[in-house]
Amino acid sequence: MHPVSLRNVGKTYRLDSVEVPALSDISVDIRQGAFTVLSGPSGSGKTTLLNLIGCIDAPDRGEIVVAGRHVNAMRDDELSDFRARHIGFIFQSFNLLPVLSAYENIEYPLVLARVPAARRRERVRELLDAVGLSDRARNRPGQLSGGQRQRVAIARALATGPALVLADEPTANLDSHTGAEIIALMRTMQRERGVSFVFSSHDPQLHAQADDLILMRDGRIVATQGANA
Ligand SMILES: Nc1ncnc2c1ncn2[C@@H]1O[C@H](COP(=O)(O)OP(=O)(O)OP(=O)(O)O)[C@@H](O)[C@H]1O
Repeated sequence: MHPVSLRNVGKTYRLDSVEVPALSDISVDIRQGAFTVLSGPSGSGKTTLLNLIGCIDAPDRGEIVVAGRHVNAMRDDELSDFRARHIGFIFQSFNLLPVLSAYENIEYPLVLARVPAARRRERVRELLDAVGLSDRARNRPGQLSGGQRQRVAIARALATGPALVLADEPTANLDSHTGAEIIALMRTMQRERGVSFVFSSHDPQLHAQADDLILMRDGRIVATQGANA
């Protein structure tokens, strides 16, 4: 089973009376356990596509299946529950809660998922260790470097053990050396945990690492490389 399948998906934003077509007739399958990169010029629809796959936004047309579930048919409360259990998110601006420590940021999705305290402690320690930040557990995001913040974001995205992690330009705010370290870390997590990653990115370093590359232009998929080809 593919972790994500889209069939004839379309999305148009409406601003007052102006219609902005963002995605047209998108049909694609994301491979299980792969590193899939969405590439394309600014405005080509990458973020919109990630938001639809992540059930943050709904399509106007077409069908989206994530982890075997038809997400179009789900109610809002079902969707947020589904999202919390099955999908991890990593954003370019990290989106960590500034008043919480690294430890607490990683723990947060586990609290929302009502994981018992002892299990949370074990899980957060394991993840801090996996991303190399055991000695920074008490630091708040403002007391961490950009690369360290992105490591916290990766650990947080993996906290509930999702099958799918979505990342919007995860290396955009990092220098190339730190970006390469973050890509290597995500690669390790993907291999060790069998997680499927879908990224949007302009970063050639990330493109070079992709198992599957999906090239977008004007809201359409214009080419695929890798197993999707
Ligand atoms: N909330 C919104 N309301 C109206 N139009 C939007 C909205 N979000 C995106 N758009 C428009 O939809 C199109 C696709 O935007 P999207 O952000 O998905 O592109 P992108 O490929 O992620 O771009 P970038 O690489 O610059 O982040 C663009 O024309 C954009 O202006």
